[in-house]
Amino acid sequence: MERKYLFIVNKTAGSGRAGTTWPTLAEYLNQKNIDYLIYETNYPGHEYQLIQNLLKNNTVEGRTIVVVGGDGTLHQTLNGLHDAPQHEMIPLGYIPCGSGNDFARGAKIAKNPLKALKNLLQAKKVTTLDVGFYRNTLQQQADDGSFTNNIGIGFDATIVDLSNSSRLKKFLNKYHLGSLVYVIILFKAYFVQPPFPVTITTENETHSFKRAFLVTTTNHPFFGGGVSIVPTASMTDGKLDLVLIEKLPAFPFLLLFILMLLPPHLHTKFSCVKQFRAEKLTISSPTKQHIQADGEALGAHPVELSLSIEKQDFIF
Ligand SMILES: Nc1ncnc2c1ncn2[C@@H]1O[C@H](COP(=O)(O)OP(=O)(O)OP(=O)(O)O)[C@@H](O)[C@H]1O
Repeated sequence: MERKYLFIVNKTAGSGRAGTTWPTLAEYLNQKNIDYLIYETNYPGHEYQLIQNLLKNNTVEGRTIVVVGGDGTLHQTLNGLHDAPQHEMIPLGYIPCGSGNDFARGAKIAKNPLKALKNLLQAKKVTTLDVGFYRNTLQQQADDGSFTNNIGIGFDATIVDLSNSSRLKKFLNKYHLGSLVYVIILFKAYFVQPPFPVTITTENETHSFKRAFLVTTTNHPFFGGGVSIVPTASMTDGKLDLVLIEKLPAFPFLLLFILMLLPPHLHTKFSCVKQFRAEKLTISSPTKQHIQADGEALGAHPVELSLSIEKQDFIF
């Protein structure tokens, strides 16, 4: 039986790349007489609401949901799916059109959107992968959700916060130059983010650190648009990988960052970089910290994050 599809398209993803790519994908779908519906997102977080409504009125029934956008679009869609009572492991497809595309790297989905679509249409089986689950219990109203890539407090979350509020980014986005501003934000975040105390607990151990700077838990090797933060992380091992980097002076931090970017990724050998691999983790800090998940801002507050693994079916 021919598969049917429901496309969630964020045309603004990748500084508009998804919008310019969609007509090519639609043309291919029409050529191949594929049965599909398309829903475009109109504002940040719209994917979440869309999915919830489409599930409620049974529009999704019998269709594979395919996300066209970046990691944030996938994140919002996955969370819309998970927060609906009847999600029942509906498989997700993903066509990478964002600026970072870390999930596509981690899951080895073709970078070229048309190639990724062709592979998806030909896929014979679903692939079950780990996704992370977080619960922040320190907030008045406990906040929870899923992440495909990573969840972080400290430096990376400050970068997300600064880039969301950056007027320069919004201006450059109009000219498809949004990613240029990331370099400026990276430098700014280094000076804005102070060191903070944090306690990490796994099934077997508890460790406290006084001067954490970046605390990121990842589901696969990549974060921040291709930075191989934990080269050995896997989306099928049922485990999460936490990396903690302590605050360093600017020059050593820059060197460490360069090591992170370049193979063989020797940053993990330094004593200021701590690693934990576990099925369950908690991260607590009494200080107010920005939190990011898959590049989406989750606000700023004291942290008591419980992390675990769930499974999600994908088609690609
Ligand atoms: N029409 C829209 N206008 C503005 N934002 C939108 C729209 N539709 C979806 N979004 C939001 O865009 C955000 C970023 O999407 P995504 O991460 O997929 O793209 P990206 O290009 O990787 O993003 P970024 O430029 O932030 O790296 C998500 O939070 C999503 O909810």
